[in-house]
Amino acid sequence: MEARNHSSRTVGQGQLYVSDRRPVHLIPGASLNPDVHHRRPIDGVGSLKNVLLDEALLRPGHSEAQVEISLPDENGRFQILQIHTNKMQENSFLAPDVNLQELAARTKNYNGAELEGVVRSAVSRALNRQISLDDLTKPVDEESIKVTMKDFLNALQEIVNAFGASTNDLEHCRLNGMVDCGGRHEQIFQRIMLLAKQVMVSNGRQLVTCLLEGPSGSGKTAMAATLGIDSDLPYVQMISAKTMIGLSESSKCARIVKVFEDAYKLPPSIIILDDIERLLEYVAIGPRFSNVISQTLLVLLKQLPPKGNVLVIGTTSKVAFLDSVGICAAFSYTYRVPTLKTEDARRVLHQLNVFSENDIDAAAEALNDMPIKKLYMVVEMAAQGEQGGGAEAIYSGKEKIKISHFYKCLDDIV
Ligand SMILES: Nc1ncnc2c1ncn2[C@@H]1O[C@H](COP(=O)(O)OP(=O)(O)OP(=O)(O)O)[C@@H](O)[C@H]1O
Repeated sequence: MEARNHSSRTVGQGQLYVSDRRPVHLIPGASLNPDVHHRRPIDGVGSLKNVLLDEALLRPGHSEAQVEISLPDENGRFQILQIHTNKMQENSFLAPDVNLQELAARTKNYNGAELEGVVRSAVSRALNRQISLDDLTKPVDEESIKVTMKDFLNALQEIVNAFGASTNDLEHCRLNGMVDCGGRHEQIFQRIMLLAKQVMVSNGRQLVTCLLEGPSGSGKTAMAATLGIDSDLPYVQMISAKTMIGLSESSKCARIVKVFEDAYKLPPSIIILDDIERLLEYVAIGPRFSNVISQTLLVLLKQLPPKGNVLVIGTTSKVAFLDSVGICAAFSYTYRVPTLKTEDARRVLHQLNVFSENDIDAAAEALNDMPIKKLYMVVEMAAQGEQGGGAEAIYSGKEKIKISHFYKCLDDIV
């Protein structure tokens, strides 16, 4: 984006002034530099599109200053949403169920323009409800126009953020929500949360890397996604093999490098490298893997960001392989996400509330040493009942899973 010499606009609530001589480029990135030659105010937020500038525009001598604007944090998003809904609130167009704080939490990685888009989309949904397609001349009853929380949530599906993973993508990694899996899982979560805080407050350039390893289905991706959602770091990006199916090695490398470069521009940030062995195209026969992607990751995991702080969270269920190609050593911290022990399984079953009190201990005993994914699979299978179709009664609490049927399902799965 380019603010030409005679433009006069504002950046957020502050003012940015540019020289008469050369243009200033605005990029979604780090904070405003007050040392820019001051004269005329420019409106950054309105004109801020998610466009990364052509290198040619950034060459020395072309522009006098390059100003990078970071994505708003949760508080900033709340304020932006407030600004865009103020008038609606005053005129009672907002339904009482609209919770801007919740919306701010769900719009991680959204910039100001995208948040405005969400509000506009929600408003148009509310207006559409008032228009009768049978009689377009019918006057709209203004009193009954109400923008509801549902309108906002639907708008979030329509207006997706161009930078980083959306909260919806991250929520997709934990479709069952997050239940308490016991002290060992909690301890790992808290440790990485501390790393995220360290990245958030540190002033220097820091690359903090941690690897979550453990058996398949033990909840590594869900934990990494929850860290992305719950931490205060405004920019979260996820690199997973499922978004790169069919791409060549070089295209995959280019994508991975691009994510890191974007993260360097928007610090402090989190990059989740999900299922690293899948990213490396590992197969046990041979064994084979992509050395090009492996080398790319090694370089990125060891290189300090040019500025700001980045937290990289990797997940893998093939730690021995990653160790043999030197990727484990590139991570500063490694945590093992374990399977559930009997007491952890008991805790999870209590929360699911699908067994009678008398059967919980026996069911938990049978689930010892099982990854959470398998626990959910067996419980879901057993909840269907012997004849099928019983899940609704079980999950609504009207009935409980029969332990004998549960054992049969367990035999099928293990
Ligand atoms: N704490 C939790 N509460 C509820 N569900 C969970 C929890 N942790 C994980 N799950 C669920 O278990 C399933 C498997 O989790 P996840 O994909 O995170 O495992 P993983 O260790 O990354 O597996 P893989 O190594 O195969 O990728 C997912 O459906 C996820 O929603």
